[in-house]
Amino acid sequence: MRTSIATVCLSGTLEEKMHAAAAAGFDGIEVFEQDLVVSPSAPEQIRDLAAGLGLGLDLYQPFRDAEAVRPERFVANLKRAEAKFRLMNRLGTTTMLVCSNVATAEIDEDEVMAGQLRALGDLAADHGVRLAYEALAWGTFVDDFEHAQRIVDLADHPHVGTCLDSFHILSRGWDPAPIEAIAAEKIFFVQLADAPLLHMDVLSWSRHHRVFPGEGDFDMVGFLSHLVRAGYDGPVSLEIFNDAFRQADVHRTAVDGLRSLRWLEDRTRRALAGEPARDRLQLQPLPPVEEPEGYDFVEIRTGRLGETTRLLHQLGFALGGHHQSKEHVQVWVQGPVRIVVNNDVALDDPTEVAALGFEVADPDTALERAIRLAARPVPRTQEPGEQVLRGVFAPDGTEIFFCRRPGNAVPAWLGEFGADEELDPTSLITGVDHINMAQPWQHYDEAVLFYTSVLALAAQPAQDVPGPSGLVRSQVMRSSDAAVRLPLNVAPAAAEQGSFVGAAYPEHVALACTDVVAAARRARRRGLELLPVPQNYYEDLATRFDLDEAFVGSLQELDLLYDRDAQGEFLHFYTGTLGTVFFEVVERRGGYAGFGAPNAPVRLAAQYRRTHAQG
Ligand SMILES: O=C(O)c1ccc(O)c(O)c1
Ligand SMILES: [Mg+2]
Repeated sequence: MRTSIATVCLSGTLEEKMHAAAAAGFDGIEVFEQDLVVSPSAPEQIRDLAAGLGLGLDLYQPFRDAEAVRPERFVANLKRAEAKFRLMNRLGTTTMLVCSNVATAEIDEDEVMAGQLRALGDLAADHGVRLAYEALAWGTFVDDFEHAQRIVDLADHPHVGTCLDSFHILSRGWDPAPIEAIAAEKIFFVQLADAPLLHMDVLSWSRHHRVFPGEGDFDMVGFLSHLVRAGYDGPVSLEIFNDAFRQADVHRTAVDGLRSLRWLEDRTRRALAGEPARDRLQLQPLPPVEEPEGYDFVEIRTGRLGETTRLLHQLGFALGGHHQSKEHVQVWVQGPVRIVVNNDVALDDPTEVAALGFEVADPDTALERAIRLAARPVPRTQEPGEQVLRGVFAPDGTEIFFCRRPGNAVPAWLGEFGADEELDPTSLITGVDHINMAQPWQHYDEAVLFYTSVLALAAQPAQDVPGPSGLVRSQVMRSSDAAVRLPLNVAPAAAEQGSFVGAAYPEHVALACTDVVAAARRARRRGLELLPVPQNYYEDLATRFDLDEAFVGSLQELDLLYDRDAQGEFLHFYTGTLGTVFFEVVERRGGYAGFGAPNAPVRLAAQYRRTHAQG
């Protein structure tokens, strides 16, 4: 598949965008006129730079408001177009995007529009240029791709074809299946954009909220499948207008974009397996990935060893041992949960979740796939005889390791700590329920795609949680059997209220148990101060769920929070925060599948009070 990316997706200068696109591995770019206009480089220099980088200039865009106009205006449009064609000749670009008229359309007649496109096509042909007509979702008379196609068919000109943009089609809810009926040679260009489902006007949605395939809610696999079935074999280009991407590091965004296309190619290829082959795009496969079956370990890196291990003890963990060759590393164990504590940092370095080990069927293949998806491998050293751990960096820098599932035994690496070889089946804590990871706002979408593509987790619908420092966007990534749940949070960026958010937003490890009351009592006995929950919460809870007084009293006594849905109940408590990490202990009753979202604002408010002197 020929991969391309519109320069509008990326931050920086046109030259920086081109370098980043080439370095990420794209075959070509769409040159956005605005990027060229503001560049001091002459079109010939851009052409040479592209050639030197091995980058095709696949499209020049946009040409606006060409058709459905009165004759006198059309004369001016032809003149305007001719100047662009000359410019494109200097650039060496042969396809120009013409988007449906949004500003000057006055004649709502397909014949007129087709005639004007035909005349434009004649002029384009004189300059060796082809026109790709695109229906903008908010076009005055042409806002759907089938209508655009009828006009292109009426124009019946070899230099006039269609540009299909997934956003304009899927945002309006048009059925994309008729794409299959379009003659492949009439599809001149394809643009892909995903987006979260939002209820807003389509223009603002398009200009601010597009994301790379796999980062939103559209069925991109279905969309690309239609193109394959149509026999399309041209460039597949990313065209993402996104406020965060415009501010993010250009290289990261380019890599994120290419990852989205590699993932989409692989997924589409799999979706089409079994259909009669007509894959002129030549979709490339990735090494397969199975969903993770669970957490092998969580690594906490901390300069505050004493406080961290005290907290672990209060939660019921016991020291499993010290690593035989890594002097500053120890492991704490409770039943099937293993927490590696890495003290190889300075005292005032932040305490953080540094690494997560996921149990996968085939760690070698998982690593190979992650590297093909442009993830950066974690460099690691081990002594002879020690286990080799395979891992890559997640977008936020967390190390993600692929670990072999040990079955019912303990993993082999525990031997390096001299830890017991048998699981304790009687432990109160029965597993990792979920791990909540904070994401820098500008890399949030990248994180969603990373966990989707590298670990085969699926994104659940996003939610906003109100907190004293702002709204926290939260989206759960999970495996289909929920053995792995990974809520991603994007924290408010600024810290106008003081030091609460600041550089870091707390992440947490939630532990599953079958008796949260016993776990809370044990923690208290061992000196843990649970995150305090206000009286007002319990009064509200009692009326919200019609709970009896004695039950609410028992929750309040232990600072337990409660939630309920049609499937079951959820009881949980939080510890205080160490650096950027705190713990939660949860008990799920019945089939409750949520995370106590209604209680998250209570937690955020309590944490905020704790870190603010006035209380
Ligand atoms: O928002 C726009 O104007 C615009 C321009 C060109 C495109 O290809 C597009 O999809 C949208
Ligand atoms: Mg477009």
